[in-house]
Amino acid sequence: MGMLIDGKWESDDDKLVDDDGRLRRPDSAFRNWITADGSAGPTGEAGFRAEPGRYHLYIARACPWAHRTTIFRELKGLQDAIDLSVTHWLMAEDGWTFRPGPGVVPDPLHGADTVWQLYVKSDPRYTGRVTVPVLWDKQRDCIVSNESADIIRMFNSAFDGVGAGEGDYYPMELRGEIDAINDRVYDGLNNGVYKAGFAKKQSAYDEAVTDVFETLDWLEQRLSAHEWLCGDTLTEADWRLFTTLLRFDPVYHGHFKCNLRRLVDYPVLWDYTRRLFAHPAVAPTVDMDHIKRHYYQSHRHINPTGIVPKGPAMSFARD
Ligand SMILES: N[C@@H](CCC(=O)N[C@@H](CS)C(=O)NCC(=O)O)C(=O)O
Repeated sequence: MGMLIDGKWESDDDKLVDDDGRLRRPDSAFRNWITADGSAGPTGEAGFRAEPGRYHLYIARACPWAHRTTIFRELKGLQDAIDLSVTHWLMAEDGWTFRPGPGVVPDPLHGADTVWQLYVKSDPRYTGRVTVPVLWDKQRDCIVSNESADIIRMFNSAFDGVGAGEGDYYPMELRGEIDAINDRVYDGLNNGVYKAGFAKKQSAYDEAVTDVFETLDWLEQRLSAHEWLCGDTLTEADWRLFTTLLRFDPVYHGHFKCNLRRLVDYPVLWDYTRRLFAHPAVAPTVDMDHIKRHYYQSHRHINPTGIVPKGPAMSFARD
């Protein structure tokens, strides 16, 4: 891993873990919003009107946060309106790159070799982490946003007047409930598995892994009464949960030591995951090879040999 300091790339060790051994995930730096009329969104500047062909999305197939954005691009039929580049699965001393490999889609706009070059192009003095996803504005030649939670909300509604498909995954009447579920799922599970996996002290790991399984137990309970997290309506909250559940047994159970139970040991959650997996928006976005190789080969501090396990033998397809 590495980071940019005043526009210069520094391959450092992991600086995200505090003295108490706990992972601290920094806030995303680019928080502008694409809106239907180009007015400012909840954060950042105005001037990013929804126009087909104007924006480009950079993602890694391995990354659960980037994965949400590709699911929303499919859900809303934005594949032709917003082009996609896909990084190499390996995140090593240059961070995310576009080096050739199966499933890699290079940067057609600048021919960038690395994602950090995109950050410097947008902000030559940038200091901070270089993360995916990145949503790029071709017109202003800058990053609109590098926060997946915001990007999925833009995709959900900003392009509705210019050709996006049906569907509202953040309906007005459910927003309070969705936000509350997201908060709990983010802290206990989406980020919880990372807190467990990247902990450098036993106490930090113990705390995180306990939260992970308390959150899964709570979800199992909640979903036994309803089809989706908010009852009969499939929402953003389900999609944000899905990308973590998909990675749970193949990666988080082994690599991040979240091994009290497996996803398949939760009958309700397992069935729910497979129902979401069967949604037509999902198949084009999943690359399990990128997912497994990324985690096991990139995080050498927790898997020094870089060996990628063969298992688990499991199928998300419903019989
Ligand atoms: N809050 C961001 C987090 C994105 C994120 O942390 N992405 C990871 C990949 S899974 C990354 O690019 N990490 C690189 C780094 O921290 O150096 C979002 O949801 O968009």
